[in-house]
Amino acid sequence: MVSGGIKGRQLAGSITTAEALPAVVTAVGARVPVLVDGGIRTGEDVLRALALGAAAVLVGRPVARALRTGGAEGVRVALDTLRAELELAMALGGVPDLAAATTLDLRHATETPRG
Ligand SMILES: Cc1cc2nc3c(=O)[nH]c(=O)nc-3n(C[C@H](O)[C@H](O)[C@H](O)COP(=O)(O)O)c2cc1C
Repeated sequence: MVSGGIKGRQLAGSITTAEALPAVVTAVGARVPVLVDGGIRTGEDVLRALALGAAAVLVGRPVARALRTGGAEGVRVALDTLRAELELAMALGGVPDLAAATTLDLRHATETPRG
């Protein structure tokens, strides 16, 4: 039987990917591109990960949920929404392109749970 606080491979209360990311980026430097996998829910989450030094992000459950509820069209809408949110976050942050994301200091924000 699965108890309340356990979801998949991670315990509730573990640090978030955004919290873990800076130390990982510092440890590997430029030798390894760091991909963030877990907890990306909004375009702002994407920008935050890039600002903290990630090379890219991966998205799991939001895409799976969109597929379940809306099929292929649902996935398209979900990805379009993520892109629109990212573009809005870039505009709000004054970031002209993704390469400039590391100029942002978003360390103190928390990930935004959605769905
Ligand atoms: C239903 C489900 C099954 C998964 N199965 C595996 C698995 O077998 N092995 C694995 O390494 N990760 C597995 N994952 C984790 C995903 O590959 C991915 O790391 C995770 O969903 C990303 O986090 P996010 O869902 O918050 O975007 C699974 C995730 C879900 C939602």
